[in-house]
Amino acid sequence: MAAVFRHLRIILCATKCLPSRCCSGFISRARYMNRLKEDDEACLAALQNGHIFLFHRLSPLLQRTERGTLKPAPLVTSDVQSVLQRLSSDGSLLKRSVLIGCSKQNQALFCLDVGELDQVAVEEQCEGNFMDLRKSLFLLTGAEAHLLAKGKALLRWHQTNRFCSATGQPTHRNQAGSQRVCSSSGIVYYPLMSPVVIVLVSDGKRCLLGRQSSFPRGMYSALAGFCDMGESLEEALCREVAEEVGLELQSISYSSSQHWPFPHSSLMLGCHASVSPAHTQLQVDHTELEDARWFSLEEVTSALKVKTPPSRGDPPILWLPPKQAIAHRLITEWVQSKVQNSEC
Ligand SMILES: NC(=O)c1ccc[n+]([C@@H]2O[C@H](COP(=O)([O-])OP(=O)(O)OC[C@H]3O[C@@H](n4cnc5c(N)ncnc54)[C@H](O)[C@@H]3O)[C@@H](O)[C@H]2O)c1
Ligand SMILES: [Mg+2]
Repeated sequence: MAAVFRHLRIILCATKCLPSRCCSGFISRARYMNRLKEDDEACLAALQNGHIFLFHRLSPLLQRTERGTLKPAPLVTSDVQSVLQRLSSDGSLLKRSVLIGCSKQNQALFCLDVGELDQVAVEEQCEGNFMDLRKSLFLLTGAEAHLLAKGKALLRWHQTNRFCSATGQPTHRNQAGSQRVCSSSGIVYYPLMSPVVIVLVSDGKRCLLGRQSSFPRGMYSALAGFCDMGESLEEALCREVAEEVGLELQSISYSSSQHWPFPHSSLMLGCHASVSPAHTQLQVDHTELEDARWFSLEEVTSALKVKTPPSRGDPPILWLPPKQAIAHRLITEWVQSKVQNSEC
């Protein structure tokens, strides 16, 4: 592996793309969130005056907007309390809410899974519908999509970590839901994410996109893969590209990262990479990818303009991942860099 890296140029430019923050509010919100994770009483008090995003068996409660998009229905805690009372649920359910954020108005934001209640009854009470996040994510705006993805990931983590893997005894959560502790051994468990690399490979003129057989019709995306234990970001990138398409990377530049809740919880680490124009012959591993191809700037530019996915019977067209996916960002960045270079 060391020999591979001797020739690999790595550019880290992580300071770009920082999320926008409004002056001092960001620091006070970050510190407030941290306090709520450490202080159960403060968190319970924040819950009483907070907003709650409801989920039913990990599907979020959403409302349709007039423009045909979706928005989550964040309810104030007193409204959720009334709904729970009307549906004869005991008050302890509310305390299972999990802290997911803090609004610009300093209100704590929580999520709560009401999967043990009747789904239709809750939907009627709350004037929304519980929808599969994978299908609805792309009709939500960035900030809301991020909160729901985080909520789903944390709720699933609590559902699957109710017992200590060392002792088999029950674990108990803190009020914020940021950790669980084994009642017998005291082992503390924190929510886990799997690091995943995702890379847009270019040969200078074209970019490389691949598809798995499970992808929607026509969709091609950047190459991605889970990091192995002990691997660095750049080692994982080189291995994944070598495994999936049989190419050796020449240079890597970091772009940005994204939390991704599917199928479990991943931290997607997004990079651009180049290969030598003299070595672009693909050897696709068909156990991993159904297909991988080089696409021209023109093909990718027109695909970015396609607004609706191709239906059955339509002529085959290239369909790219939606805006909420980091793959979309990598593809857009590549197109912008090509356009800028051609203007210079
Ligand atoms: N947000 C985006 O833009 C975007 C785009 C592409 C892929 N992704 C995500 O990236 C992830 C990884 O991509 P991939 O499927 O090509 O990975 P991959 O190429 O590593 O292949 C998946 C296989 O890796 C193995 N694996 C190793 N460690 C694993 C772990 N911790 N969890 C699950 N499986 C593990 C499993 O055998 C699995 O079948 C997927 O979950 C996918 O949803 C996100
Ligand atoms: Mg892969």
